[in-house]
Amino acid sequence: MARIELDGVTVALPEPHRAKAILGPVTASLTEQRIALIGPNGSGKSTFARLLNGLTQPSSGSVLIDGLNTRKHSAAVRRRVGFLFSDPAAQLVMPTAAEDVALSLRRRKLSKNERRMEAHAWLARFGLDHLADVSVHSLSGGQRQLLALTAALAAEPNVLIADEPTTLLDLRNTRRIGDYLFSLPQQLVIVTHDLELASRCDRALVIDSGTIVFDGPARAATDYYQAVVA
Ligand SMILES: Nc1ncnc2c1ncn2[C@@H]1O[C@H](COP(=O)(O)OP(=O)(O)OP(=O)(O)O)[C@@H](O)[C@H]1O
Repeated sequence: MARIELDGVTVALPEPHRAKAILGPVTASLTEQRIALIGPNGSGKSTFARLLNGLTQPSSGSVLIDGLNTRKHSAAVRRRVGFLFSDPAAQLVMPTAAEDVALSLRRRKLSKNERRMEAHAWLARFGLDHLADVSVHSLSGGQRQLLALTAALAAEPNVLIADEPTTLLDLRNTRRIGDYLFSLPQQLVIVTHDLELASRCDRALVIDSGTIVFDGPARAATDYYQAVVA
């Protein structure tokens, strides 16, 4: 597993409200395989998640992934830490499904044909191979979410950060994505309002008003959230 370390991290609002912190100060060491971030709307969960691959930079303090500072080693951190957005539109930038997955394979030394075959193999794992040449815009919300996950995993990150990955999915795909995420060998940090999903993790952090108000075994954390915070 990777070692994710946040030390005295704060995230301030942009100017002109800089004095107000959205998050922190947060100090935590995340080494378990599956960690959930739960808490009310606007509490800072996405901000926390985005810190972990350098999408958001701390205003003070530091975030280290296996000793690599997200500010100083941003490229190396992004290779290690994949990010799955709640809104797949933020992630899917190529015209077709196959091209989007192929984009994730760009760091591998593959011929054009090999890349295409590999992209199709990834799509097939998620039952999306029949949509390989379909425009991303004509996919359903759920199909786009599945495609975004496929593309994120095709880059073979050591850690996957998933920000509300099941919001657009129906019951069957929620179970499917959940089962798939929990079968991954990678470390997983998942932001979710789905307490069933959260309770399957090894550890959960309850975030409220920008601070960690509970940190412990997932079931205890979901109980705390329901009894004290919600
Ligand atoms: N660029 C920004 N400018 C102003 N406020 C911001 C900015 N980014 C985040 N915030 C505020 O910071 C707070 C935390 O936002 P964040 O998205 O991290 O919460 P969240 O816990 O993920 O919420 P949700 O569950 O609703 O997705 C919110 O009040 C949000 O409005």
